[in-house]
Amino acid sequence: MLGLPEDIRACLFDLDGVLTPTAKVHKAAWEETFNAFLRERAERTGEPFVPFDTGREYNVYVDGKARADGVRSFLSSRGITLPEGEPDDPGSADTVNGVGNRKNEALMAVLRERGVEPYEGSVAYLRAVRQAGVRRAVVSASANCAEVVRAAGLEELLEARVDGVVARQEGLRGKPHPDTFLAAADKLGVQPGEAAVFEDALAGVEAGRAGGFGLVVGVDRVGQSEALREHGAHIVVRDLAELVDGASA
Ligand SMILES: O=P(O)(O)OC[C@H]1O[C@@H](O)[C@H](O)[C@@H](O)[C@@H]1O
Repeated sequence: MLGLPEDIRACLFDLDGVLTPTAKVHKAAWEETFNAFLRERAERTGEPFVPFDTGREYNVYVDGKARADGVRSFLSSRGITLPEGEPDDPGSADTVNGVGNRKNEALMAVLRERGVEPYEGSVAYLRAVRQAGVRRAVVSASANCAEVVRAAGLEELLEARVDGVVARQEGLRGKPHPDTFLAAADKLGVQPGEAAVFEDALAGVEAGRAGGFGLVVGVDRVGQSEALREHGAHIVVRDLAELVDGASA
């Protein structure tokens, strides 16, 4: 039923790209921010400008990770190290926090302008899961998770939230570490083996596998089903609607 093994008692959903189409907005904000940073740096140093690759570089270094981890991870892949700076650094500061804050300003501008509509298939799945008496949490790297969940009208369908804000407060390591998923299972009172993880990011399915969860469902919205399997997904679907009838790809 619901594409889940019988002993699954809880579902742990990533947000951006699983419940809401906001993964695209994050990706575009990162592209704008990194390209402005790289272009300015190229002009200053005389090195060639190599734009941020929203395919491989986003999927491998940024997607699913906490904001500062994404900045560090991508820039270090380009041989660039920045000072950490302070959490309230302005977007103009060449620090890890400054670049992250610049990206957040770009993200918020688009979210405020366009609002957030959840994926229909995800809403249908959340309702079906609730109906079946299975517990539900959202587990996101994003510090904007609560706001996006509210804007998408998903609050009443979710019982617990472990996001970028909670991770910082509770000292939890971000994905690909399993800490945030384990904390969510704990909040719902289930063992990892009794919970299913739903993730569209490579770092996210890795976290699901690392935590020993009963099922790791890769959600492929961008044509990376093979990579999701290689990084730990037991099954891959294109939309959660496929699971409402028990089908899986
Ligand atoms: O910057 P935020 O909103 O805290 O989000 C952190 C990360 O959250 C993840 O859900 C996104 O996949 C990443 O692109 C994003 O960087």
